[in-house]
Amino acid sequence: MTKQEIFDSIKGKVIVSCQAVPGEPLYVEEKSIMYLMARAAKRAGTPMIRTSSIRDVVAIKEETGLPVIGLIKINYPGFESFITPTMKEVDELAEVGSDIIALDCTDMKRGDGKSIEEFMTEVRKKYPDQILMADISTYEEGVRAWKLGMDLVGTTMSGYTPYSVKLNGPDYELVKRLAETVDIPVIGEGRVHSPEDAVKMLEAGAFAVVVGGAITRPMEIATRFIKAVENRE
Ligand SMILES: CC(=O)N[C@H](C=O)[C@@H](O)[C@H](O)[C@H](O)COP(=O)(O)O
Repeated sequence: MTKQEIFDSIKGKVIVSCQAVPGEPLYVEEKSIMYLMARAAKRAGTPMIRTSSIRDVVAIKEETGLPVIGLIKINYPGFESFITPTMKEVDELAEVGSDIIALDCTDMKRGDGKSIEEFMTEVRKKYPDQILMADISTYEEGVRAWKLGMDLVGTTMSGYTPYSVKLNGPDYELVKRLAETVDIPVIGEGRVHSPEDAVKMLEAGAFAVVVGGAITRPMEIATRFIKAVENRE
């Protein structure tokens, strides 16, 4: 699919994030099962899946035939960035045909001595035609990613960098400010817990919304119920 076709297909829609990394209840060592989550999301009508790891990008594309936002979560010593932090992960994701590659474009520490500007520039140069999504945590990071040629910007990291605002719900304000400034799609992502939140993200100016845990992390969903009942008057 071309960039325009992908953008047309996701505009005003919910992209479902299907992720399970080691340590999470739905992570199965022998064989990923996240393609089943993606199957459910497809049947529900999502136009696109966001997922982590090579095996899940491959399995989910094969299962659903939908375009995929691929990322690799990895913790390197000396790095605070953990979403597609180096060219190695970008290469691997490109190799398996990730329709969009998501990468950390925050100011968090990088252990390779490169600034995030240098990294973004290198990736853009090596992959001029690859659709790139910048995962950011602040307005300034989003504007910079846009200026450095990223194709989409997502509020994924708001609340997950040491210096960004910590909210219980989505960062509508960040979506709004970015949407008023940049001329690339702003993806509203992070802590979208309900259908109402998803609608509010779009009303704030998001081009599309990514919903993860509220759909595909049963432990997170169960915990919310259990805590609500425990905390009743
Ligand atoms: C911060 C971080 O590592 N975010 C990850 C990025 O891909 C995922 O773990 C999230 O599930 C995704 O961003 C969707 O957000 P939520 O699950 O809150 O709907």
